[in-house]
Amino acid sequence: MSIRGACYTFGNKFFNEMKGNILIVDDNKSILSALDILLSAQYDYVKCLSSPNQLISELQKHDYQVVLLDMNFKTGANTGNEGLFWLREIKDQSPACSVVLITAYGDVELAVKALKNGATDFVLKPWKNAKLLATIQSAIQLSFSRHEVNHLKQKERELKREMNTNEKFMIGSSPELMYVLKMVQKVARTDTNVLITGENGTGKELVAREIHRLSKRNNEMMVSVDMGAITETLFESELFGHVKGAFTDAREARCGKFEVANHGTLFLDEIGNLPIHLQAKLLSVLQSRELTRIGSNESVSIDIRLVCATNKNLSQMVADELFREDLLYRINTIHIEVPPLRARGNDILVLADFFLKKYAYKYDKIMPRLNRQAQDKLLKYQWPGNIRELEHCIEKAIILSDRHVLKPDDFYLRPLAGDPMDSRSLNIEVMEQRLVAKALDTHPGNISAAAQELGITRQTLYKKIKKYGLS
Ligand SMILES: Nc1ncnc2c1ncn2[C@@H]1O[C@H](COP(=O)(O)OP(=O)(O)OP(=O)(O)O)[C@@H](O)[C@H]1O
Repeated sequence: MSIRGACYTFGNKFFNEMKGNILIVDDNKSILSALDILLSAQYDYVKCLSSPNQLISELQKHDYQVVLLDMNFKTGANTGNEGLFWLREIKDQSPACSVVLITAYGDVELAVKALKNGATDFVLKPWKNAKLLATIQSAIQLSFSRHEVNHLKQKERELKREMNTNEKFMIGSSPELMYVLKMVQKVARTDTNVLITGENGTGKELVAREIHRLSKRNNEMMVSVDMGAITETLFESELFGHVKGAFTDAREARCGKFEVANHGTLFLDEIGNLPIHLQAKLLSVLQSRELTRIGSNESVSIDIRLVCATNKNLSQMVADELFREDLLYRINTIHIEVPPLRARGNDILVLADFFLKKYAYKYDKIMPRLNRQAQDKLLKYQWPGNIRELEHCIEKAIILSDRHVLKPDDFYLRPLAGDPMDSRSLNIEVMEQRLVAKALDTHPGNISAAAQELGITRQTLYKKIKKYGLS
């Protein structure tokens, strides 16, 4: 008889095709041959052993879904201790294998003891064939399910390891970035909630990933949810999950992002885009650390580290009654501001170099270098789309240019509306007013950073704000 399952992998097609392999261990030869005839017709592979001595070596040779095990082997023995001993050995060797005991009438107490020790079921001698086949069928299904669960758990572990090792690292060495990374190192080991702010494309998500990577939760997942992309109707089911039949389309039960992130990190991106009436629902879960799936009345405890990000000024949104103050306090125990690329000085060239290497490799080209004028062009540009824009700009240059030295005309940088440097006015006061307004826009609510960028003191900046009626 051929054994189809000797090298199968459980999980999908082949496992679905399998009927199962059965090992029968009994010292009674007539029982063995009766079972062999009955079961060989139904299953892929049936092996009979008249003594348990080769049991473990047999399990090492083949995958069995079920072992049918007699409880007593020595003549006159009826304690079942031998059966219990071999049951433990089987569970040690093949934890997913189901053990069905063959017991004599009146051994019910022994059978119960065996069930407590990991047996799946028992059949009483003499058995009825239909009942025996039904018992074996359920035991096979249970064994397949255990294999499936083990396979999925292994896969999950691999995926988590893969995700955490394939992290992108933050490139740059400017004091501005170093300050951010120092903050990250300090907060990562704690479980405190972190709010990351900064313009689009500055690397907020990368900062969140770094916090997760350095945290003690790094064996688990960081789950990202784009709060700007989640529709209002799906908000609760996406975040908190639902039970089967909770609403028309809920054909299966589904766990929400909070549960998927359990014991790991939940990253709520674009938190400033969450409509105010949904903020209360989020706050309630964050406060109680418990959630209830839609359609269920059981609450589930959650243990997550929360990191949020936004490019909006949440304090201003609170003042405008667009964001709940209590939610803001809940999420911003630590606030990390990621500086825009234009404020990171030479990091522009370090990042440009990194992306030149990356895309030259990707498009199979020799890595070009930048001439002095091209470097100046990149350094002077304002980068409103920050690192994401720089990356796209370099990728485009690599694709379109065949030069070994890239010049300014290899980089198309969009003229910025309202850029003071593009102004046709040569009036110094008009220019100054625009520069001050731009610095205040770039660093909302941060007078020190705005003053530093303008190269003036805070006091001088306050005077200019007053003079030009800016706020
Ligand atoms: N310091 C860095 N080093 C290397 N790559 C970076 C760095 N910062 C950002 N990037 C890259 O720039 C892109 C944008 O980064 P990210 O998505 O983290 O920004 P973000 O601030 O979250 O953007 P958004 O506000 O649009 O969600 C990503 O491809 C990221 O890998």
